[in-house]
Amino acid sequence: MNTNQDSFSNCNPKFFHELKPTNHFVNALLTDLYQLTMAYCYWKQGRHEDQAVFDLFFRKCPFDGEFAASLEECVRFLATFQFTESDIQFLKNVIQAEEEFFDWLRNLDVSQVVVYGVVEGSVVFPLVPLLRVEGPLAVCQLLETTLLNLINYASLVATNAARFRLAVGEKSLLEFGLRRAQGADGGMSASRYTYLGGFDATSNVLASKLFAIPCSGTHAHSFVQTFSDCSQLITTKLLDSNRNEREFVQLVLETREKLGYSTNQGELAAFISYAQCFPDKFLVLVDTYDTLGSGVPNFICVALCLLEFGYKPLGIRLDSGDLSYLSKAARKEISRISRLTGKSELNQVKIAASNDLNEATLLSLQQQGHEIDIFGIGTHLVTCQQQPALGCVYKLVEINRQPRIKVSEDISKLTIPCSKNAYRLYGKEGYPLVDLLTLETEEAPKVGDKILCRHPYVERKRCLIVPTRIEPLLKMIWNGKPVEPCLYPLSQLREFCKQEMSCLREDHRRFLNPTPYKVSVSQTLFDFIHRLWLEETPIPELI
Ligand SMILES: Nc1ncnc2c1ncn2[C@@H]1O[C@H](COP(=O)(O)OP(=O)(O)OP(=O)(O)O)[C@@H](O)[C@H]1O
Ligand SMILES: O=P(O)(O)OC[C@H]1O[C@H](OP(=O)(O)OP(=O)(O)O)[C@H](O)[C@@H]1O
Ligand SMILES: O=C(O)c1cccnc1
Ligand SMILES: [Mg+2]
Repeated sequence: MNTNQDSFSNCNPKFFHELKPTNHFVNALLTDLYQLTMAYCYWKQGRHEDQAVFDLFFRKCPFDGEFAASLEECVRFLATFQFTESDIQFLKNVIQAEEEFFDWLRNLDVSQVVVYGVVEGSVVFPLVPLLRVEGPLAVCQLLETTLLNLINYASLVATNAARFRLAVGEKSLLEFGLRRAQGADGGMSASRYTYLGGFDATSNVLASKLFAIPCSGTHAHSFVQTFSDCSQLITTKLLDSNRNEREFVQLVLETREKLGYSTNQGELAAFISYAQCFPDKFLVLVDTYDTLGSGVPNFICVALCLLEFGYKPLGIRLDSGDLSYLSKAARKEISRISRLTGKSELNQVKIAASNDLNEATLLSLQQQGHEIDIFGIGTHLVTCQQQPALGCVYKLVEINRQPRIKVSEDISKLTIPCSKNAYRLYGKEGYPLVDLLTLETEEAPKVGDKILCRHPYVERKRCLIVPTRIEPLLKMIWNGKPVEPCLYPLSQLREFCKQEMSCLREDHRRFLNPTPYKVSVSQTLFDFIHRLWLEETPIPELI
C-alpha cells in the first residue's frame, strides 16, 4: 500500500489576506436568483441596510448529532465576496433592475457582517445555530445559498464518515470514493470531510496534496489482467533489503512448487511485478480469478519470498464474494503457511476489504465475525445513500432588533426567534446533557446554578440541570474580516472531531433508536417564543 504523508497545509493564519475559496465556483454569483430579487426589493424599499440576524441550523438528522464542517470555506467565501464587473453585466440580463441597484451591487462587501459559528468538527444538534449571521439585511440575505451549499454536504459526509468509524471501531478506514462522487468538487469535499469525520486516508491524490490527508491505495483488477505469465517480466531479479541483487522469480516459482499450489500464472506474474516495484508496500488484490484457489496462494508465495529478501509484505485486498467467510478462510491459510514455514511475520499481514460496503454491511460483518483489518469504502460513503442531503436552513430571526418567527403547521418547522447564544451543559459524569439556547441579552448560565431547561415547543417537557461545566458554542469567526483563530490544520480538526464523538454518551451514539439529545431553551426564551407565536397567528373565527 502506498502511503504519502508529506503534504502541506494551507491553513496558516498569516495568509489571511490570501484567503480564497478552495473551489473556483464559490463566489458571489453561486447563489439562487431569488436572493438577488429579494436584495433588489430591499434596496428599492430602502431597507437593505436594516440590521438583520439569520440563523443557519438543521431540524433533524438520522444520527441525533451531526458534525459541523466547512466553516473554513465559509470564511474563505466571505473573504472574497464581491460581484465582479462581468457578474454585474451578466446580472443585467437576468433581473430587470435600476442602474443604481447594479452600482450598489458593484460596491457591495461584507465589511459590516458579523458571523458566529460553532467550531469546525464539533458535534452539533438540531435547532442549534451552526452559524449566526448579523449585518445589513440585503447582504446577509445574499449569503444564504452559498453558506448552505458549503455547509450541508460537508457536514453530512463528515457525519457519514463518523458513523462508518463507529461501525468499525479501531480498524483502518480508507476513502475510495472519487470515481463515484458527485463531480470533482463532490469528490474533493468527500475526501476532505470524511478524513475530518474519522477516515484514515484517501486514494484521492489531489485531496491528499491540498488538504494534507495521508494518501493510500492498492491496485485494480486490470493490472492483474494485463499479465499472462512470468515470461512478461522485464527482470527476474530483485534488490534485497541490503541492496544485493538476487534471483527473485525462480525463488517464487520454487516456493509455489513446494507448497503444492496450482495457481493462475498471469496473476502470479502481476504480483511479482508489483513486488519488484514496491517490495516494502506489497498489498495485492486477490479476487481477479479465484480468491482462495489462486489469489491468496499467489500472495503467500510472493510474500514468503519478500520476507526472504528482508521485506515486510503488507497484505491482500478482497473485492468480491462473502467478505466474512473469505477473510476468515484467507487468514486461516496464511496462518497455516506461517506455521508450516516458521515465518511468523507472515501472520502479521493485513486483510483489506472493499466492494459496495455500507453501514449495514459493516455492522453485519461485525456480527458475523471477520478477519478484516482495513476497509476501503467509496460509493456509499461519498454519496451518503442513507440520507443524501442534510437539510440545513437559513432563517431570519431578528430585524432591527425586533424578533421574527416563522410559523408553521408543522411544529418542527417553527423557527426560534431572536439573536441567541448557545451553550453546552455538562453533567456530573462529564457527558454533555443538553444544549441550551438563550436570548443574546440574557446573562450566561453559570456552573453550579440550577438551570431550568425547556423544550422549545412542548410545554410539559422540561428539566432542571446543575451543570458541572458549560461551553459556549458560538464563537465569532468573522467581524468584517476573519477573526483569529479560525483556520486549523485538518488533522487537528479530525482529532477534535474524534474527541467530540468520544464525549457523547453511549445511548446517544448507538445505531438503533439512539436516545435523542436534548436541545432546550431558557425560560425567558420559551416565554418569548410562545408569546410571539400567539401574536403572529391570527385567531380563526368559527361560523
Ligand atoms: N458476509 C457478508 N455479509 C453481508 N454482506 C456482505 C458480506 N460479504 C459481502 N457483502 C456485501 O454483499 C455484496 C456482494 O456483492 P455482489 O452481489 O455484487 O457480489 P460480488 O461479490 O461483488 O460479485 P462479483 O464477483 O460479481 O463482483 C456487496 O455489497 C458486499 O459489500
Ligand atoms: O465499492 P465501493 O465502496 O464504491 O469502493 C470502491 C470500489 O471501486 C473499485 O472498483 P470498481 O467498483 O471501480 O470496479 P469493480 O467493482 O468491478 O471492482 C474497488 O475495487 C472497489 O470495489
Ligand atoms: O487503491 C485502491 O485499492 C482503490 C482506489 C480507488 C477505488 N478502489 C480501490
Ligand atoms: Mg465495485
